[in-house]
Amino acid sequence: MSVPILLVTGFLGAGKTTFINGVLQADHGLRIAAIVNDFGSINIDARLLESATDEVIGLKNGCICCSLQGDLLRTLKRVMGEAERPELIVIEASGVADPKGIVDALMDPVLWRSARLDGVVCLVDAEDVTADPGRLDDPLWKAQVAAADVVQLSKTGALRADQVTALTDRLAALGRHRVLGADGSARDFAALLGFAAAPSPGDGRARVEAADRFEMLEWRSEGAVPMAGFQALIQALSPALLRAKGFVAFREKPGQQFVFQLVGRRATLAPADTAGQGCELVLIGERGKLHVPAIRAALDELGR
Ligand SMILES: Nc1nc2c(ncn2[C@@H]2O[C@H](COP(=O)(O)OP(=O)(O)OP(=O)(O)O)[C@@H](O)[C@H]2O)c(=O)[nH]1
Repeated sequence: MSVPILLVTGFLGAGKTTFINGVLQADHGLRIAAIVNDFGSINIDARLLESATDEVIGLKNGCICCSLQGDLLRTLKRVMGEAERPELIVIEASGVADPKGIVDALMDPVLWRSARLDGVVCLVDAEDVTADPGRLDDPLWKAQVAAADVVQLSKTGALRADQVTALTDRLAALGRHRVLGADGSARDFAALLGFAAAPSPGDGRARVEAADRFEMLEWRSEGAVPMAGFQALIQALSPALLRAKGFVAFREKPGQQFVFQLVGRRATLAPADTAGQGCELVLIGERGKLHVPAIRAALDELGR
Protein backbone atom coordinates (compact mmCIF):
# COMPACT_ATOMS: atom_id res chain seq x y z
CA MET A 1 0.00 0.00 0.00
CA SER A 2 1.53 3.32 -0.97
CA VAL A 3 1.92 6.08 1.61
CA PRO A 4 -0.06 9.32 1.06
CA ILE A 5 1.81 12.59 0.56
CA LEU A 6 0.22 15.91 1.55
CA LEU A 7 1.82 18.89 -0.19
CA VAL A 8 1.41 22.23 1.58
CA THR A 9 1.91 25.36 -0.48
CA GLY A 10 1.15 29.09 -0.16
CA PHE A 11 2.76 32.52 -0.43
CA LEU A 12 5.58 33.77 1.83
CA GLY A 13 4.34 33.88 5.41
CA ALA A 14 0.85 32.58 4.58
CA GLY A 15 0.93 30.15 7.52
CA LYS A 16 2.25 26.87 6.06
CA THR A 17 4.52 25.94 8.97
CA THR A 18 1.86 26.89 11.53
CA PHE A 19 -0.71 24.77 9.69
CA ILE A 20 1.66 21.79 9.45
CA ASN A 21 2.41 22.10 13.16
CA GLY A 22 -1.33 21.80 13.80
CA VAL A 23 -1.58 18.77 11.52
CA LEU A 24 1.38 17.07 13.20
CA GLN A 25 0.05 17.66 16.68
CA ALA A 26 -3.55 16.62 15.96
CA ASP A 27 -4.83 13.48 17.64
CA HIS A 28 -4.37 10.94 14.81
CA GLY A 29 -1.72 8.56 16.09
CA LEU A 30 -0.02 8.44 12.68
CA ARG A 31 3.73 8.29 12.18
CA ILE A 32 4.40 11.35 10.02
CA ALA A 33 7.57 12.44 8.23
CA ALA A 34 7.76 16.14 7.36
CA ILE A 35 9.96 17.46 4.55
CA VAL A 36 10.35 21.22 4.64
CA ASN A 37 11.98 23.47 2.07
CA ASP A 38 13.46 26.83 2.97
CA PHE A 39 14.91 28.43 -0.12
CA GLY A 40 17.78 29.94 1.85
CA SER A 41 20.58 28.15 3.66
CA ILE A 42 19.10 28.42 7.15
CA ASN A 43 16.66 25.68 8.12
CA ILE A 44 14.25 27.72 10.19
CA ASP A 45 11.04 25.84 9.41
CA ALA A 46 12.63 22.45 10.11
CA ARG A 47 13.64 23.66 13.56
CA LEU A 48 10.18 25.09 14.23
CA LEU A 49 8.62 21.68 13.49
CA GLU A 50 11.29 19.52 15.08
CA SER A 51 9.53 19.04 18.42
CA ALA A 52 6.18 18.16 16.78
CA THR A 53 6.94 14.95 14.88
CA ASP A 54 9.17 11.89 14.61
CA GLU A 55 11.08 12.96 11.55
CA VAL A 56 11.70 16.39 10.04
CA ILE A 57 13.98 16.71 7.04
CA GLY A 58 15.03 20.16 5.92
CA LEU A 59 15.90 20.74 2.25
CA LYS A 60 17.58 24.10 1.87
CA ASN A 61 19.57 26.30 -0.52
CA GLY A 62 17.13 26.12 -3.40
CA CYS A 63 13.58 25.31 -4.30
CA ILE A 64 12.14 21.78 -4.49
CA CYS A 65 9.98 23.00 -7.40
CA CYS A 66 13.11 23.44 -9.53
CA SER A 67 16.77 23.18 -8.40
CA LEU A 68 16.11 20.67 -5.61
CA GLN A 69 13.67 18.32 -7.39
CA GLY A 70 16.30 15.55 -7.41
CA ASP A 71 17.01 16.03 -3.69
CA LEU A 72 13.29 15.75 -2.98
CA LEU A 73 12.98 12.45 -4.85
CA ARG A 74 16.10 11.02 -3.21
CA THR A 75 14.82 12.06 0.21
CA LEU A 76 11.45 10.43 -0.40
CA LYS A 77 13.06 7.20 -1.57
CA ARG A 78 15.28 7.17 1.51
CA VAL A 79 12.36 7.82 3.87
CA MET A 80 10.35 5.04 2.22
CA GLY A 81 13.29 2.67 2.63
CA GLU A 82 13.49 3.16 6.40
CA ALA A 83 12.60 0.27 8.70
CA GLU A 84 9.82 2.32 10.31
CA ARG A 85 8.07 3.72 7.28
CA PRO A 86 5.92 6.81 7.85
CA GLU A 87 2.16 6.47 7.44
CA LEU A 88 1.90 10.00 6.03
CA ILE A 89 4.46 12.34 4.45
CA VAL A 90 3.89 16.10 4.64
CA ILE A 91 5.92 18.30 2.30
CA GLU A 92 6.12 22.06 2.89
CA ALA A 93 6.97 24.01 -0.26
CA SER A 94 8.82 27.29 0.11
CA GLY A 95 6.73 30.44 -0.21
CA VAL A 96 8.31 31.25 -3.58
CA ALA A 97 7.59 27.84 -5.14
CA ASP A 98 5.19 27.17 -7.96
CA PRO A 99 3.88 23.80 -6.75
CA LYS A 100 3.62 22.59 -10.34
CA GLY A 101 7.31 21.64 -10.32
CA ILE A 102 6.83 19.58 -7.16
CA VAL A 103 3.63 17.95 -8.39
CA ASP A 104 5.34 16.98 -11.66
CA ALA A 105 8.31 15.48 -9.76
CA LEU A 106 5.99 13.44 -7.53
CA MET A 107 4.37 11.86 -10.61
CA ASP A 108 7.45 9.63 -10.95
CA PRO A 109 5.81 6.22 -11.56
CA VAL A 110 8.39 4.29 -9.53
CA LEU A 111 7.96 6.59 -6.52
CA TRP A 112 4.17 6.48 -6.91
CA ARG A 113 4.13 2.75 -6.10
CA SER A 114 5.47 3.48 -2.61
CA ALA A 115 4.36 7.12 -1.99
CA ARG A 116 1.56 8.92 -3.85
CA LEU A 117 0.62 12.59 -3.90
CA ASP A 118 -2.79 12.44 -2.26
CA GLY A 119 -3.61 16.08 -1.56
CA VAL A 120 -2.39 19.64 -2.19
CA VAL A 121 -3.42 22.29 0.31
CA CYS A 122 -2.73 25.98 -0.29
CA LEU A 123 -2.64 28.35 2.66
CA VAL A 124 -4.11 31.79 1.92
CA ASP A 125 -3.46 34.66 4.35
CA ALA A 126 -6.99 36.05 4.63
CA GLU A 127 -5.83 39.32 6.19
CA ASP A 128 -3.25 39.96 3.48
CA VAL A 129 -5.59 39.21 0.58
CA THR A 130 -8.41 41.29 2.07
CA ALA A 131 -6.07 44.26 2.61
CA ASP A 132 -4.42 43.85 -0.82
CA PRO A 133 -6.85 42.33 -3.36
CA GLY A 134 -4.15 42.89 -6.02
CA ARG A 135 -2.65 39.66 -4.67
CA LEU A 136 -5.33 37.78 -6.63
CA ASP A 137 -3.57 38.85 -9.86
CA ASP A 138 -0.08 37.85 -8.73
CA PRO A 139 1.06 35.04 -11.08
CA LEU A 140 2.90 33.10 -8.36
CA TRP A 141 0.00 33.40 -5.91
CA LYS A 142 -2.43 32.28 -8.65
CA ALA A 143 -0.24 29.28 -9.53
CA GLN A 144 -0.18 28.20 -5.88
CA VAL A 145 -3.96 28.44 -5.55
CA ALA A 146 -4.53 26.77 -8.92
CA ALA A 147 -2.53 23.70 -7.85
CA ALA A 148 -4.62 23.14 -4.72
CA ASP A 149 -7.25 20.52 -3.96
CA VAL A 150 -8.05 22.44 -0.79
CA VAL A 151 -7.53 26.13 0.00
CA GLN A 152 -7.15 26.74 3.72
CA LEU A 153 -7.64 30.29 5.00
CA SER A 154 -5.32 31.48 7.75
CA LYS A 155 -5.42 34.66 9.86
CA THR A 156 -9.19 35.12 9.71
CA GLY A 157 -9.32 36.20 13.37
CA ALA A 158 -9.13 39.95 12.69
CA LEU A 159 -11.73 39.88 9.89
CA ARG A 160 -15.50 40.22 10.09
CA ALA A 161 -17.60 37.16 9.23
CA ASP A 162 -18.90 38.84 6.05
CA GLN A 163 -15.32 39.54 4.90
CA VAL A 164 -14.40 35.87 5.40
CA THR A 165 -17.51 34.78 3.50
CA ALA A 166 -16.75 37.17 0.62
CA LEU A 167 -13.17 35.93 0.40
CA THR A 168 -14.26 32.29 0.59
CA ASP A 169 -16.70 32.83 -2.30
CA ARG A 170 -14.07 34.65 -4.34
CA LEU A 171 -11.50 31.90 -3.84
CA ALA A 172 -14.02 29.15 -4.51
CA ALA A 173 -14.77 30.76 -7.88
CA LEU A 174 -11.09 30.58 -8.87
CA GLY A 175 -10.83 26.82 -9.24
CA ARG A 176 -11.94 23.32 -8.50
CA HIS A 177 -10.72 23.37 -4.90
CA ARG A 178 -12.70 23.41 -1.65
CA VAL A 179 -12.12 26.44 0.59
CA LEU A 180 -11.88 25.84 4.32
CA GLY A 181 -12.02 28.51 7.02
CA ALA A 182 -9.76 28.76 10.03
CA ASP A 183 -11.90 26.55 12.27
CA GLY A 184 -9.39 23.72 12.32
CA SER A 185 -11.60 21.43 10.23
CA ALA A 186 -8.82 20.90 7.72
CA ARG A 187 -6.79 19.10 10.33
CA ASP A 188 -9.20 16.29 9.74
CA PHE A 189 -7.29 14.33 7.11
CA ALA A 190 -10.49 13.26 5.39
CA ALA A 191 -10.77 16.85 4.10
CA LEU A 192 -7.15 17.04 2.95
CA LEU A 193 -6.40 13.67 1.40
CA GLY A 194 -7.89 11.20 -1.03
CA PHE A 195 -7.63 13.27 -4.21
CA ALA A 196 -5.25 11.08 -6.21
CA ALA A 197 -6.10 7.88 -8.00
CA ALA A 198 -3.13 7.48 -10.36
CA PRO A 199 -0.11 9.47 -11.59
CA SER A 200 -1.31 12.11 -14.05
CA PRO A 201 0.60 13.73 -16.92
CA GLY A 202 0.15 17.29 -15.55
CA ASP A 203 -1.60 20.28 -17.06
CA GLY A 204 1.13 21.26 -19.51
CA ARG A 205 1.37 24.88 -18.35
CA ALA A 206 4.79 26.46 -17.84
CA ARG A 207 6.04 26.79 -14.29
CA VAL A 208 6.02 30.33 -12.87
CA GLU A 209 9.69 31.21 -12.33
CA ALA A 210 9.68 33.34 -9.21
CA ALA A 211 13.00 32.81 -7.45
CA ASP A 212 14.59 35.77 -9.29
CA ARG A 213 11.76 38.04 -8.28
CA PHE A 214 12.85 38.05 -4.66
CA GLU A 215 16.01 39.06 -2.89
CA MET A 216 17.12 37.43 0.31
CA LEU A 217 19.58 38.36 3.00
CA GLU A 218 20.77 35.78 5.50
CA TRP A 219 22.58 36.85 8.62
CA ARG A 220 24.16 34.87 11.43
CA SER A 221 25.84 36.00 14.61
CA GLU A 222 27.29 33.91 17.42
CA GLY A 223 26.48 36.63 19.91
CA ALA A 224 23.38 38.48 21.06
CA VAL A 225 22.02 41.83 19.86
CA PRO A 226 20.50 44.72 21.85
CA MET A 227 16.71 44.43 21.85
CA ALA A 228 15.88 48.11 21.25
CA GLY A 229 18.42 48.38 18.40
CA PHE A 230 17.05 45.23 16.75
CA GLN A 231 13.45 46.40 16.99
CA ALA A 232 14.33 49.86 15.63
CA LEU A 233 16.18 48.35 12.68
CA ILE A 234 13.33 45.98 11.82
CA GLN A 235 10.82 48.81 12.06
CA ALA A 236 12.91 50.92 9.70
CA LEU A 237 13.23 48.01 7.24
CA SER A 238 9.66 46.76 7.41
CA PRO A 239 8.28 48.79 4.46
CA ALA A 240 10.76 46.98 2.19
CA LEU A 241 10.35 43.52 3.73
CA LEU A 242 7.87 40.93 2.51
CA ARG A 243 8.97 38.35 5.03
CA ALA A 244 11.55 37.93 7.76
CA LYS A 245 12.06 35.12 10.23
CA GLY A 246 14.65 33.47 12.37
CA PHE A 247 16.08 32.99 15.83
CA VAL A 248 17.41 35.94 17.81
CA ALA A 249 19.30 36.21 21.12
CA PHE A 250 19.10 39.48 23.04
CA ARG A 251 21.77 40.83 25.38
CA GLU A 252 19.06 41.70 27.89
CA LYS A 253 17.84 38.05 28.01
CA PRO A 254 20.91 35.85 28.38
CA GLY A 255 20.47 32.11 27.79
CA GLN A 256 17.18 32.49 25.88
CA GLN A 257 16.62 32.52 22.14
CA PHE A 258 13.51 34.02 20.53
CA VAL A 259 11.61 33.12 17.36
CA PHE A 260 11.24 36.26 15.27
CA GLN A 261 8.50 36.43 12.61
CA LEU A 262 7.56 39.27 10.29
CA VAL A 263 4.91 39.11 7.56
CA GLY A 264 4.11 42.42 5.90
CA ARG A 265 4.21 45.00 8.71
CA ARG A 266 3.36 42.58 11.53
CA ALA A 267 6.28 41.35 13.64
CA THR A 268 6.27 38.97 16.61
CA LEU A 269 8.83 37.62 19.06
CA ALA A 270 8.23 34.49 21.13
CA PRO A 271 10.58 32.39 23.27
CA ALA A 272 12.04 29.51 21.22
CA ASP A 273 11.22 26.06 22.56
CA THR A 274 14.30 24.37 21.12
CA ALA A 275 17.84 25.06 22.30
CA GLY A 276 20.12 27.33 20.32
CA GLN A 277 22.50 30.25 20.63
CA GLY A 278 23.12 33.50 18.81
CA CYS A 279 21.12 34.81 15.88
CA GLU A 280 20.07 33.32 12.54
CA LEU A 281 17.91 35.55 10.39
CA VAL A 282 16.42 35.53 6.90
CA LEU A 283 15.04 38.73 5.36
CA ILE A 284 13.14 38.61 2.04
CA GLY A 285 11.90 41.43 -0.18
CA GLU A 286 11.07 42.09 -3.81
CA ARG A 287 14.30 42.43 -5.81
CA GLY A 288 15.64 45.98 -5.78
CA LYS A 289 13.83 46.98 -2.60
CA LEU A 290 16.33 45.64 -0.06
CA HIS A 291 19.66 47.45 0.22
CA VAL A 292 21.45 44.25 1.17
CA PRO A 293 25.00 45.55 1.94
CA ALA A 294 23.66 48.41 4.09
CA ILE A 295 21.30 46.10 5.99
CA ARG A 296 24.09 43.59 6.55
CA ALA A 297 26.36 46.35 7.87
CA ALA A 298 23.62 47.54 10.24
CA LEU A 299 23.07 43.99 11.53
CA ASP A 300 26.84 43.44 11.93
CA GLU A 301 27.00 46.67 13.92
CA LEU A 302 24.22 45.40 16.24
CA GLY A 303 26.04 42.09 16.69
CA ARG A 304 29.38 43.69 17.68
N1 LIG B 1 -3.12 35.22 13.84
C1 LIG B 1 -2.67 34.23 13.06
N2 LIG B 1 -1.35 34.18 12.78
C2 LIG B 1 -0.91 33.16 12.01
C3 LIG B 1 -1.78 32.15 11.48
N3 LIG B 1 -1.04 31.30 10.73
C4 LIG B 1 0.22 31.76 10.79
N4 LIG B 1 0.30 32.86 11.56
C5 LIG B 1 1.52 33.67 11.85
O1 LIG B 1 2.06 34.13 10.61
C6 LIG B 1 3.49 34.10 10.66
C7 LIG B 1 4.03 33.22 9.51
O2 LIG B 1 3.54 31.91 9.72
P1 LIG B 1 4.30 30.64 9.11
O3 LIG B 1 3.46 29.45 9.48
O4 LIG B 1 5.72 30.63 9.50
O5 LIG B 1 4.18 30.96 7.56
P2 LIG B 1 4.86 30.17 6.34
O6 LIG B 1 3.88 30.17 5.23
O7 LIG B 1 5.35 28.84 6.80
O8 LIG B 1 6.08 31.13 6.02
P3 LIG B 1 7.28 30.88 4.93
O9 LIG B 1 7.67 29.42 5.03
O10 LIG B 1 8.36 31.78 5.38
O11 LIG B 1 6.74 31.24 3.61
C8 LIG B 1 3.86 33.58 12.04
O12 LIG B 1 4.10 34.69 12.89
C9 LIG B 1 2.62 32.83 12.48
O13 LIG B 1 2.48 32.79 13.88
C10 LIG B 1 -3.20 32.25 11.80
O14 LIG B 1 -4.04 31.45 11.36
N5 LIG B 1 -3.56 33.31 12.59
